[in-house]
Amino acid sequence: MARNRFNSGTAPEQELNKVKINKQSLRTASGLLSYLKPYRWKFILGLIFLFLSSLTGLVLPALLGAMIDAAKGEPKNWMIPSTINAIGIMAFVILFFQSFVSFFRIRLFVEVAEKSIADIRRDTYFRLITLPMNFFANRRVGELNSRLSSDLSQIQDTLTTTLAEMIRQVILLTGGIGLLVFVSPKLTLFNISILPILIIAAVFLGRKIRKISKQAQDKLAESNTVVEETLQGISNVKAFTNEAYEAGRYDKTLREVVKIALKGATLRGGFASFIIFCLFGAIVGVIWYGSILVLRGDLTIGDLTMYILYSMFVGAAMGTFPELYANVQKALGSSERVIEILNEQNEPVNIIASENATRRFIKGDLEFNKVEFAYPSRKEITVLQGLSFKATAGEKVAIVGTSGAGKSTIASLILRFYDPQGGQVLFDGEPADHYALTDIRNQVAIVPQDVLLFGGSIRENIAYGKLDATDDEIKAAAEKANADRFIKALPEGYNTMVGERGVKLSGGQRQRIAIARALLKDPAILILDEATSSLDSESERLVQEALEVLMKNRTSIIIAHRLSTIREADRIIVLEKGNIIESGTHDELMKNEEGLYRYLSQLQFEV
Ligand SMILES: Nc1ncnc2c1ncn2[C@@H]1O[C@H](COP(=O)(O)OP(=O)(O)OP(=O)(O)O)[C@@H](O)[C@H]1O
Repeated sequence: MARNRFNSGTAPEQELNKVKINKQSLRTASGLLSYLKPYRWKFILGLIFLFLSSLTGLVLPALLGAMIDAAKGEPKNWMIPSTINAIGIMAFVILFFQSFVSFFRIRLFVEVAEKSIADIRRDTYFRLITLPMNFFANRRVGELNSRLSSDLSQIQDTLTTTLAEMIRQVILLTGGIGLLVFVSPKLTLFNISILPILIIAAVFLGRKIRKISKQAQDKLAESNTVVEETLQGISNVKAFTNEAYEAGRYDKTLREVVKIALKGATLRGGFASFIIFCLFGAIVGVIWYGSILVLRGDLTIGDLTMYILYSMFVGAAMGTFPELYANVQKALGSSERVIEILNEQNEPVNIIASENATRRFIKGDLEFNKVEFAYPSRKEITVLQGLSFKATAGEKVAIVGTSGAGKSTIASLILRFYDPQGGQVLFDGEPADHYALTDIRNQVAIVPQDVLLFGGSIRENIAYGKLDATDDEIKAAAEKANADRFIKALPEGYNTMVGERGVKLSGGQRQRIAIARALLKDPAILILDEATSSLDSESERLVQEALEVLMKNRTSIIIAHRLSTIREADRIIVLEKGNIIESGTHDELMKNEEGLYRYLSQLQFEV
């Protein structure tokens, strides 16, 4: 492992922030200890085994020393047998015992860590997906994903290995030093005198090496960004015949990576040879001085052997501490980030599906009453400024307006992704907060602009609207959504896999699947966020037909981009900068010659 560290200048190790080990960070991390509780007996048993295996490790050098002295006919003390064979048998018994307890120690620690980490993962994931939308506004998906993967893996590593290793090394170190003093105080003093030089060199050079490693990693990340950008925009690169330019850009960063890595290698090389010199120097020194002590009759050969073995234990324990310490720091940092999610206030959605069933039914009246709203992440911009409108059950209300007017924001408020700062959203005349959040979301469906299909079969994707739907229900919904025909024509029909790794469906096909999904959900209120990119006329006809079926007998709020599709709406609301500037039927609005609706209609008509 040490070799790996010395030579791997630019190993793209996962960057996890470390934090200082102090009372505060330990207290934060201890929040996760409650996850160990269900497995505490196994954990304690593991600790006992760990303790036993470390202690038995310390006995072996004493036995080996005694064996050498026994060969010279110098028995040790009453605890150790005096014949070589008896000592040998005792050593094997102890070795066997150590292997036995080590096996159970590893097995128990891994079991406890795996199970408790799975519990933490489960809780963190559920907490994450039930956090309010605002939480996601300020964070990147990659960052959240890494909390579930790298951060939790780091904690897992600490629980399975680092913690055990730390306890083991502390026992070996303290026990080893105690025994060194016991065997020969003079040699121990001699040994300790070289420690300060080693520590100063290690701290000084170690810091410098870490700084350079960090620089090398950053540079490497920079060069990876070039690759990522180039591949993502590959069509642009090709269209501009800029392949040579991009290759040059990559080459430049690579050269810098190598330059920094070589600088690091010089330091590492120097550091490694210095440490090797000190290490072997110490061994030579100890044997040299030890031999003098043996010659003087101050030490037996067995004791010298014992001493050398114990000093190896102590040296190895010291060597592992920096890495163990860094691992604990990383684990504390990871715990902080995980606990941050676990402590966030989530939405009142239950992890048991049946608890989320609808309790209060909504008929379908929807009203916005002087709604004022600004996104919590951008408080300075009031998106809706005292907006009021009504849709009685079964009505079709279309919302039109320029880009950024606040149309999608209205949809988000209906779904209670956010709560308004002023005014009220009412369902059947009752304020939204009188209903359980799940009651509202269970009875409102949205067909979004860009339909996202999950990795799974078409059947599963449609059933997302009603998880317990039967095959017949799914098929009936697909038929009504004009989707049955194209699904059947696919090689595996309803079992065809879609999503990122599956078959690619066209925009119109995906929309019809979303419509089938919404049909299955059978909501009281429907939000249609019309696709901005226009479909070809046949696909548009199929989608439009399906939408007509879907809208029947329910309140529909249509966020319209193509005005041709909303002529039949009961009311059209024209929105500008969060205010309603016009409202009425298509015919009424067309009469207003100065109106925005008429202007927009004419624009689209002319295109
Ligand atoms: N999550 C968000 N956080 C902060 N501001 C937002 C957020 N979503 C939208 N906005 C801002 O709110 C305003 C209204 O946006 P909204 O998406 O509701 O407009 P829209 O009418 O639906 O536009 P478009 O037709 O382009 O989709 C815009 O100024 C937008 O920048």
